[in-house]
Amino acid sequence: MIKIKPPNSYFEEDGGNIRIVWRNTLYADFEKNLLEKAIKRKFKIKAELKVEDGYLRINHENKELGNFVIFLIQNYLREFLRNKYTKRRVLYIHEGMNIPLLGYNAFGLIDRGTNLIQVRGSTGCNVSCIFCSVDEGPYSRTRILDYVVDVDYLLKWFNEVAQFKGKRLEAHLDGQGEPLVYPFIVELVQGLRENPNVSVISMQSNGALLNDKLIEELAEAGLDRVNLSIHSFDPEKAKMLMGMKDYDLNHVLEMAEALINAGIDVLFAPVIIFGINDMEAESFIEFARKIGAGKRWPALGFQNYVPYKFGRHPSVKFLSFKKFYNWLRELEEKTDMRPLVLKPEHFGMHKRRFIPLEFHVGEVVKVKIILPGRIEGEMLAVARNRLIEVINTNAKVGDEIKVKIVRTRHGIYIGTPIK
Ligand SMILES: C[S@@+](CC[C@H](N)C(=O)[O-])C[C@H]1O[C@@H](n2cnc3c(N)ncnc32)[C@H](O)[C@@H]1O
Ligand code: SF4
Repeated sequence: MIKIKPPNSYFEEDGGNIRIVWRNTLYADFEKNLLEKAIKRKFKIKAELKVEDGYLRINHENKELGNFVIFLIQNYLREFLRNKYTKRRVLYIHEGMNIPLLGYNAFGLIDRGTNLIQVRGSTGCNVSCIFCSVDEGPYSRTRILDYVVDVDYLLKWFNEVAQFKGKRLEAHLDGQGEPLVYPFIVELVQGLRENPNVSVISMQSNGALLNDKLIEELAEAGLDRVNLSIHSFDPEKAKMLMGMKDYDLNHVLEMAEALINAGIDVLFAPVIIFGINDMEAESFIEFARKIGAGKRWPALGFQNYVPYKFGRHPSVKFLSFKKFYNWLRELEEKTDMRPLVLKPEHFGMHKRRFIPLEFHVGEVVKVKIILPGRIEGEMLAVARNRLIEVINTNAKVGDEIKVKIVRTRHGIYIGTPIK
C-alpha cells in the first residue's frame, strides 16, 4: 500500500473525484477513474485509489507509481485550482507568466501617493456581507473568477516598488476579498518584514479564519495591526450582516483578544448602517477598551456604509458623510474615546511621490490580452509593464487590440476597446 500526502495538502474523496486541498484554501478535483486509467496505461496494472485520514492510498507497493501520481497531481494542480470558499476557478499568477503586478485593483500592488502600499495576494472571501463593496464571497452574483499571486513574485514586485517609494512604508494587506484567504499569508508577512523600507505591516480582515496557531505565526512573522471588520455584537444580527448562517461572532471576538495578547494591535472597523447597528457604537467602544485595542493606533475606525456600483446594496438609507462625521464627533464627546474621526496622521500616513503613470486618460494604446477578468465583459491586458482592465470587451486571451484609456486614478488603469 502506498500512502501519499504532498506538503501542505490533504486529500478528500468527493463522489467520483479525488480532491486535493492545498494550504487549506485551494483545492483541485481529479476524476478518480482518469487517474486510475493513467496508472493502467503507464504501469499496466489495475490500481485502486482510496482516501483515508487525508492520505491518498494506492493498493500497490511500487514506489515509482506513487511518484507518478504525485507528478500528475502537481502538474495539473494549478490548472484545476478552485477557491475553497467561493468554489470559483483560481488563476495562479507566477513569475513565469511575466504579468505586471501594478495597474489592477484586484491583485498586486496599489500606490495611492502615500507611504502606504496596498498589497493584494488574492481575491475571494469566506463570507458574503450584505453590503460588500465588491460583491464578494460564496454568494457573489458578479464575480466569476479568483486570482492567487505567487508569494515570491508578489514580494519581488513589492521590493521594487518599495525601493522607489523610500523608507518608513506601511504594507497594508487588503483586497477585493479576504486577505486571510491568501494561502501564503504568513510567508507574505515574513517577506515584507525583511524589507528594510517597511516599518508597519497591517491587514484588513473579517477575522473569521483566524485561529490561535495562525495568530502566533502572524505575530512571529511580524504583523503589527489588524483592522478587524466586526459589525454587530448580536450573534444573529452579525450573521445577517455577514451573510453567513455559520458566522461565529464569539470566535471572532475571542480572536480579537488573542491578537492583542500576541502583540498584534487591533482596530475595530465596523461598517455603520444607520437604523441597523449605529445603536451598538458604544458597545464597540466598550469592548475595544476592555480588551486593550488601539495600543499604537486608534482602537476604532467606524466606516459609513456606502452603496458601491459593483457592490451589494441592502435596502437601507445612505447617510451623508457630513452627518456621519457629526455622529462620530458626538460619540467622541459622549464616550470620551478619541480619536473616532480618523486622519491619515493617526496612522503615520503622509504623501509620497507617486510611481509615475504610464498612460494618460484619452490615450489610445495597443495592448495584449493576457487573462480573463473578474466580471463578464472584462479582460486583463498588458502594455508598458502595467496591467490594464479592459471593460465592455469580447476580446480573447492572446488578442492584440487597441484600447482607449478611460481611467488612470492611483495607477489603476481602465480601458475600453476601440473599434
Ligand atoms: C472590501 S473589505 C476587504 C477586507 C476584508 N474582507 C474585510 O471585510 O475586512 C474592506 C473594508 O471595506 C468595508 N466595506 C465593505 N463594503 C462596504 C460598504 N459598502 N461601505 C463601507 N465600507 C464597506 C469592509 O467592512 C472592510 O472593512
Ligand atoms: S466586506 Fe470583506 S468580509 Fe465582507 S464580503 Fe466583502 S470582502 Fe468579504
